[in-house]
Amino acid sequence: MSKFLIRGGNRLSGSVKVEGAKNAVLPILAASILASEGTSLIEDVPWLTDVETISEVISALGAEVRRESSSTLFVDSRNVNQWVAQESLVRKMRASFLVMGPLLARMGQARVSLPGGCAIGARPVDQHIKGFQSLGAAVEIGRGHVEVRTNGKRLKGNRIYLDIQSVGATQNIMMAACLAEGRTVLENAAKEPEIVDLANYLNAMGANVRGAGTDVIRIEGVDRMHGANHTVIPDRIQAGTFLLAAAMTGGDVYVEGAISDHLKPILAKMKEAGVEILEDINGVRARGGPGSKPLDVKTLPYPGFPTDMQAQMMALLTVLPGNSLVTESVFENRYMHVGELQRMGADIKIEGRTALITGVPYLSGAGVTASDLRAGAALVIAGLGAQGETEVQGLHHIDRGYSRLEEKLRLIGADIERID
Ligand SMILES: CC(=O)N[C@H]1[C@@H](OP(=O)(O)OP(=O)(O)OC[C@H]2O[C@@H](n3ccc(=O)[nH]c3=O)[C@H](O)[C@@H]2O)O[C@H](CO)[C@@H](O)[C@@H]1O
Ligand SMILES: C=C(OP(=O)(O)O)C(=O)O
Repeated sequence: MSKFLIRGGNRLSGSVKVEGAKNAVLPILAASILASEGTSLIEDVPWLTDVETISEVISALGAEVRRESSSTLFVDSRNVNQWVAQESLVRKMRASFLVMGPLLARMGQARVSLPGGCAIGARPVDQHIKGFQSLGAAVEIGRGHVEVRTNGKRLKGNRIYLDIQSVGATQNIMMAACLAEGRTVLENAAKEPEIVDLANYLNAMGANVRGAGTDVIRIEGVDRMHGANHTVIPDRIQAGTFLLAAAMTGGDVYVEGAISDHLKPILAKMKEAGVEILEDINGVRARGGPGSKPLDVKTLPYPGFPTDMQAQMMALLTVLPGNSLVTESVFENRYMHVGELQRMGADIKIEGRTALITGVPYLSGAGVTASDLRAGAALVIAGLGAQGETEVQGLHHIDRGYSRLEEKLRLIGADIERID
């Protein structure tokens, strides 16, 4: 089992380049199977285990996926001929469920294992299923999987209202509707930048999707789609993680490629705490820190504060003077990092979905374990700011969303190594 060994206290400084967004590239690779003609070149693909998994999922369905360079993937989906996603792969990564919409649209049927819950919550897929049914698919749930089929007919556009602004359901339904007959209107849709990125790729493939980024998305079905070239947007969560790491160490770090517009809720909170934030068109810089004012943070769908930054923000709050409040309103169980931060000396009390964090003068290094991806990122941030040595276990979670994180952090002055 590998672990990170972090000797805390180094001030981070310099420039770090943000990679393409994991949460954009996963649905984009799922969408690539809608192309019955031509091939796709996807640029700025991060080197992550999740990307490998989705590549394996679509390869097993008949697509050809090839790395053209360290950040470019070639995808040829013309020969996709399977409609059952491989269970062992789907169980490895929840986002594999995103192949259901495109498979249903392209093959007229699809079977994908129920992804189940994970360390952050139960994560049902009822909204995805409601969407497929509204488009005319018959749905069968049993033996741990969901099977959808059109019974020889084409999907039919419809008006669909999501009960929850679900990112995955918005993407899955949007992809299925691309090849449906007529117009689909998706209301109360999620508005994340990754949804806009997916819509841009779909449109480049010949789809007709309008309104992505607002809560009403209109999709006019087309008869066929083709491969297209696309560059993935920068990862706002990764960018936010580097900015918070800089603040935690009182450093000065420029995150090259970060889009400040996508980071608004994170930057607003960092400024409120007293961290200096400088934005330009090529990136964002965080200087000074960790800040001097406690914060009240509530996670919400975009453009609210992202749940995927909650744990990392909490790491910073542990050393801000006064009482900070965090309310996790997106996932019911996303506080697994709290116990680990407490082991490092943090003063945190949980009451239902709210955490009360009373700032301590400093954290102390300890042996801690990542329970999920962002919990892992939070522990790395905490370790970078802590006095003494921190060992972080559970790196397979971190590797899902940050490629070679230790190398990037070392380049900006962190004392961190991976020990196998
Ligand atoms: C690969 C990817 O992009 N993952 C992101 C995506 O996950 P994901 O797409 O799974 O998250 P959703 O937006 O769907 O989930 C939001 C909330 O809605 C609930 N829900 C969702 C679907 C459904 O059918 N029924 C239902 O009740 C979930 O349990 C959760 O409480 O958005 C989350 C919220 O920003 C992020 O934390 C994840 O990093
Ligand atoms: C929760 C996350 O991802 P996933 O939806 O793939 O579990 C995340 O990126 O923080």
